[in-house]
Amino acid sequence: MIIVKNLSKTFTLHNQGGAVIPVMTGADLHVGRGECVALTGPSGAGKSTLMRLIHGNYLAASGEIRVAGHAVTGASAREILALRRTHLGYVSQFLRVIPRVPTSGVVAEPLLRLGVPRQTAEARAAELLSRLNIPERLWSLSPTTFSGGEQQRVNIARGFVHDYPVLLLDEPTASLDATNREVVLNLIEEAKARGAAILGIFHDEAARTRVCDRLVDVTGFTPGLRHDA
Ligand SMILES: Nc1ncnc2c1ncn2[C@@H]1O[C@H](COP(=O)(O)OP(=O)(O)OP(=O)(O)O)[C@@H](O)[C@H]1O
Repeated sequence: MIIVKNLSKTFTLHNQGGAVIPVMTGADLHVGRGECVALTGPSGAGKSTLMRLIHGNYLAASGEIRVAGHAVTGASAREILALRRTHLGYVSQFLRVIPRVPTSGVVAEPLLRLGVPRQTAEARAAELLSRLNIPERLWSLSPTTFSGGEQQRVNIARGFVHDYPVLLLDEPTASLDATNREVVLNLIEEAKARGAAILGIFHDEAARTRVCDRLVDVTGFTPGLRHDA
């Protein structure tokens, strides 16, 4: 479901004389249906960069990325957006929303964009918001003023509202209490059981051990840190 082959990434620092910084080389990765893989490695090794490459935010210097049979490398912006609508979910650490859209609308939006009837989309959003213990009195408010943990739970509800075949999770349990952490781990296990391929960054080691089938250390793809470099 996620295939990464011989991927390289460089950053060009335009404000520093156009210096070209290689940050990833020869990255290979495969995540199959129903599998959860964790990216590991020290800070700065390239975990977020690899996630952003797969999400189509960053352009690769060379190599190939395929998600659910669709090419990400070489895809147009329109193709990337279509892939994100239907196949590729992403739960980032921070919620980014349009001001004044109520929480229920923020969570239901991925389904509405797919043409799911409003009533069905809102019912599914309500189910997730309840599971994630967001009090009903907050559903009609914009999440912009919510606490960090509340915003993260809204983000998780939004990321799980559609049954994406592929999910990218960036520290999904980072600012959660034990009860909500358990809900998120259950959501991940349910997504795996329906066949989703999941790639994540989990600094929460116990969470990682429980839901992840394999670890991939990105140090193996970091120029200068590779064993063969
Ligand atoms: N937009 C950018 N421009 C230039 N360099 C960048 C950019 N984004 C990341 N880098 C560099 O790429 C390398 C990998 O960064 P990345 O954020 O992927 O690491 P990480 O493993 O996710 O770290 P952490 O665990 O601290 O989040 C770092 O050396 C970083 O400085």
